[in-house]
Amino acid sequence: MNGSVTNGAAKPNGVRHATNGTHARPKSRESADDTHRDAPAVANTSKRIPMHGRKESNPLAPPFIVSAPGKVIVFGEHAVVHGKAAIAAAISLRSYLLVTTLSKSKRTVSLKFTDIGLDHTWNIPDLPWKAFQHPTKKKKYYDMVTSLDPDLVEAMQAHIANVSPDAKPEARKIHIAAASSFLYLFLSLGSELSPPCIYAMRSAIPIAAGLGSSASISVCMSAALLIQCRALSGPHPDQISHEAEEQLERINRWAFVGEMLIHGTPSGVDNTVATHGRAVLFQRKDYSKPPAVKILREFPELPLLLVNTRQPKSTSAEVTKVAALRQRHPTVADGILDSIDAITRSVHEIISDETFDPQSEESITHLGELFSINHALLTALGVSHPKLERLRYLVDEAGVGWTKLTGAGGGGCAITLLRPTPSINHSTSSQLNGEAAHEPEDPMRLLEQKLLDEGFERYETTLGGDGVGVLYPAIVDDVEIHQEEFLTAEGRQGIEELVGAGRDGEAWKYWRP
Ligand SMILES: Nc1ncnc2c1ncn2[C@@H]1O[C@H](COP(=O)(O)OP(=O)(O)OP(=O)(O)O)[C@@H](O)[C@H]1O
Ligand SMILES: C[C@@](O)(CCO)CC(=O)[O-]
Repeated sequence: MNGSVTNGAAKPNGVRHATNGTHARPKSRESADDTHRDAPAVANTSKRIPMHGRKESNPLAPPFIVSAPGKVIVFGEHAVVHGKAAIAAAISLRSYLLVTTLSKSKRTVSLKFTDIGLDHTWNIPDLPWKAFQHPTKKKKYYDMVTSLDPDLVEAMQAHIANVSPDAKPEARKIHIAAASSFLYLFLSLGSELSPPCIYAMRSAIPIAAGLGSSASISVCMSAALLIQCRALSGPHPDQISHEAEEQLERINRWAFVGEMLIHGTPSGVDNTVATHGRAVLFQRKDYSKPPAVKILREFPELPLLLVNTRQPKSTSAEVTKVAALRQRHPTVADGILDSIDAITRSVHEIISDETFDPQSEESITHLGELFSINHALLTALGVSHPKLERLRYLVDEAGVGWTKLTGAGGGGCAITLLRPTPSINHSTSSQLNGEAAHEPEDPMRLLEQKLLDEGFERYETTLGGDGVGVLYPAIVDDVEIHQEEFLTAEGRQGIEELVGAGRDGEAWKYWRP
């Protein structure tokens, strides 16, 4: 197959990770816990040291990691914000949150979100606990919170105001979004007696590219804080289905709250797929009620190409744009949203049919046409971008498949459903250079080169893998994962190798209803 996205449900170990053990690791073994500051420095070595006989962290609260996937919206973005259906699938690019408990003498909570350059510490006793714990405001861990409490958001502001005061405005916006999301969840789920901790975040998901980075980090934060307040059971392999389902729903509800802090009025589809994994058919008609969610466990192995225009965008800005269009032209905009809904429903019907064959030219062409129509409708809503149009043009010209933007648009990523057999487009490549007698070149290879030349970035990923996962304690191959190593691991491969990503059934555990 020439595509770069395959279905993780069919290939559970589809996440790629380095197999050779030669990747050099940082040498620092300094513990985050100041009780260990006096421990003898470990000699200069690039090898990881087994845990046997060494006490590196508090055995009652060992460091642990939670992880959650990003997503692609296959059909229905934007329409889903307005009560229509969407189909989204988990991708194998994931975020990881390492939680390290400090000694009790410290009364601080720190965020080290190095991908975005955020490093901030609050004093736990100084935080606005009174506002969040007030009997009229206090939420239980099992509550369904469907909107932010403006009084609580206001009570946080003094503590958000001192986040990265010297950062450039664009970077500061990103820091404040992530810090607000964490702080609201911390204040809602924690208490003045919460343990002092460092929350270190790393993610392989590009930020603001339409791949659900904010939902993925919100799921990680929600799961970690719920674990810490002992509101979750499992995950364990023999957990009964409805119990596993309940834990996932708990995580999902608070992740939605985190998402609201980052981009205003999310539909909830991103955090739902980041929590549950696989693929979902999602619809939220009434924001005061839970959405209708159908987990699509048998999501077909679609041959997809995932490309980032590298044009940054803001989800909230794109969502606001569509809401404004709908206000100005209600009948026209609603017609477009209804058409997108019809596409999503028709796709769900097609892929649920037993006779659907993702290898068949006819089935893929039918689906592909719906990709193109959905993209055109999104363009009509005003959420495309010249770079997305250029990307679509290059793919059309190569004749390898059908393209649509994915996520909020305004830049970010596009997905192409690849033809089983690409059609040779004779208006391109060697013929244009008068070299028609030669063998036609592989159109996929030519396209890849063009994408590279024009600054687009292509991702290798699988579709439909696991949702939120836990590595408790943060030990892989008998070695505790160190905060310093985690924060400095290089790129996606470095992080995945360090945390043992994809080695399911060994250390990582998932709720699998
Ligand atoms: N690795 C990360 N570390 C810390 N914060 C992050 C990270 N990735 C994303 N974020 C937070 O999420 C925000 C990006 O959210 P946004 O909704 O704009 O993009 P997205 O979720 O990637 O795209 P989409 O919602 O279209 O799928 C950032 O501003 C930042 O606050
Ligand atoms: C644009 C949107 O539909 C998808 C963002 O990934 C917004 C949302 O559903 O929250």
